[in-house]
Amino acid sequence: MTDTVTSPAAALAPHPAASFVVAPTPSAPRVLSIAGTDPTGGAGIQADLKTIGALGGYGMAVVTALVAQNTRGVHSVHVPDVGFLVEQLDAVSDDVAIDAVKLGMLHSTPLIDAVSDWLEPVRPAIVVLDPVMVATSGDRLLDAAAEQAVRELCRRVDLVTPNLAELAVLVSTDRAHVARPRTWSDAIAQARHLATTTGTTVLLKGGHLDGVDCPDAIVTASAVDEVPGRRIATTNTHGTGCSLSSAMATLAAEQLRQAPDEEVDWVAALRAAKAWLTGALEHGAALLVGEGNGPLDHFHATRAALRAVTAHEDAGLADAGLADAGLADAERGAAGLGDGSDSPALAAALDPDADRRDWAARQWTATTALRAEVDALDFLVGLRDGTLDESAFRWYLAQDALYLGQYARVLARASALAPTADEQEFWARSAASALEEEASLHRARLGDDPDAHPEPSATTLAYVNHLAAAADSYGELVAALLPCFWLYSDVGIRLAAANREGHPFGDWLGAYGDPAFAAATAEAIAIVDRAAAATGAAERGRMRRAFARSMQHERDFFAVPTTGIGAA
Ligand SMILES: Nc1ncnc2c1ncn2[C@@H]1O[C@H](COP(=O)(O)OP(=O)(O)OP(=O)(O)O)[C@@H](O)[C@H]1O
Ligand SMILES: Cc1ncc(CO)c(N)n1
Repeated sequence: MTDTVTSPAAALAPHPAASFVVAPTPSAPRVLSIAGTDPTGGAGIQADLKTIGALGGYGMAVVTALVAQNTRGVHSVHVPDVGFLVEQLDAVSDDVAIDAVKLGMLHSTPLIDAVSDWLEPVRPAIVVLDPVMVATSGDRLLDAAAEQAVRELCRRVDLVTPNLAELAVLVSTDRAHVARPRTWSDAIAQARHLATTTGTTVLLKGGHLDGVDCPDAIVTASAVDEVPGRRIATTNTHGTGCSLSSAMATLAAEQLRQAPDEEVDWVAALRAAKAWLTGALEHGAALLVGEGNGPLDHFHATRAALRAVTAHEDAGLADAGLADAGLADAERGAAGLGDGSDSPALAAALDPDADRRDWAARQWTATTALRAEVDALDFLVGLRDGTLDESAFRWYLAQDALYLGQYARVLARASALAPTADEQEFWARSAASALEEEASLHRARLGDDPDAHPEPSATTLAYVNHLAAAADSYGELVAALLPCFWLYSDVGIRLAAANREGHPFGDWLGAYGDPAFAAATAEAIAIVDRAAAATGAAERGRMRRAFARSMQHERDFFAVPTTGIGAA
């Protein structure tokens, strides 16, 4: 439906006069990928369409080149006549409003020229250029003679996303060859040069650096905003560049869909893209696709949510307590079985013990989407990069102190219910540590400030009430307690990695990554696994719900200091 809005001048006119038409807002950003193909689905257009869909966009695709490739390498490339490329481009733009374009493999100068000529009149609001030159396998995807044409194209796009090798080519000239940057600071200097000479924003990618970190940065002529990331130990990296660039196009178009008059916030888009990409890298290997550098799992979060819904709807699992629990869709999404099969009912029939094994790890996987949300919260981003408002941090600390006091009581209750002396001792030690932590870190930072000792917020109360409500059953209680250990350890890895000399929250970040806390988390996971294996399907259902709900409370707890929602 189209809304017709009559202009004020027309309303005053004596006769029905001209009216103008306001285009309705689409339900999803319409994103076009112009790129080459990968029949194994990990890179190129196939990766772009999956990415756009996974991040909520409507994907479209114009093929520049057909590439016979797989996870091991490129066999051959077939490039249709450039006239046919133009026909494809026109077919889309003649009919469809395009919110964003992602440019990938452009192969050679005539294709680059055709795409540039087409972009000129169409003027999509967002154009992202992934200057694809070489595949992950090392095979060339761009004519050496076309490098100058790509350099010129950089000036006409909104964002360019080179890896380190591509960056060096882009800042080289026909006369002066620049070597691939070897360090992150050299890479930033080259990216700055590229941004300054082209006037375009550069997304600098650290995927090809060595080390445990995997940072990226948004670089303009005047600013460098680094987005830290952790390196995933995986060989499933085929198509990461394609996926990241189409993620950026989709997320930027979504920003404009929601706020058409605002500028695109590339740093926010990169944070969200990286949180998603990290999950996709973590889950790629489990797809078992190919023998070389396998693909990412673009739909890792969707799949976990789907499994949860399938499990919920399956009558055979109704006694797991999910069916009549009245869970909202999102909660069900976070509470999935995630057992590695397409049908949990089938898996249960083939292997009745399947739900007993690796129980905690499967709950962790099922909450992937929720955890990606946590990583991208303003509070955690601000804590990592040091921009968090000091008063929001103090508010958080005061609530955390209140939380820890109550949490310690619930840990003591787990100790009272524990079936073995070892577990009894573990929970008692954890209760004591929670109280020590409340005393030392919090009091040291909050001091005697009377404002620092407020009433518990609605969010804090909701979390501790949820824990207390689980206190009748050991399994349910330990499942509810686990996210506080595990999420803190996991988030803590990235917080500790962001620490640097002079960081405003340095003392706080330094407390993370404590090996003793990591060991306690591992012990809590083992205890929860034993409790799940020892009990029946009905209690495992309640444990699943208790774990997923605690994870949601964790998210809400980190969200309140900056959103203020649930702060009362
Ligand atoms: N092992 C890894 N762990 C985490 N993030 C990674 C890893 N490898 C790459 N990335 C991220 O993936 C994105 C793509 O970066 P990369 O530098 O690998 O691009 P690329 O070389 O163009 O990719 P491609 O492998 O598709 O050619 C960046 O956000 C980078 O930080
Ligand atoms: C079609 C295509 N584009 C980009 C890459 C880079 O990964 C690839 N391997 N294939």
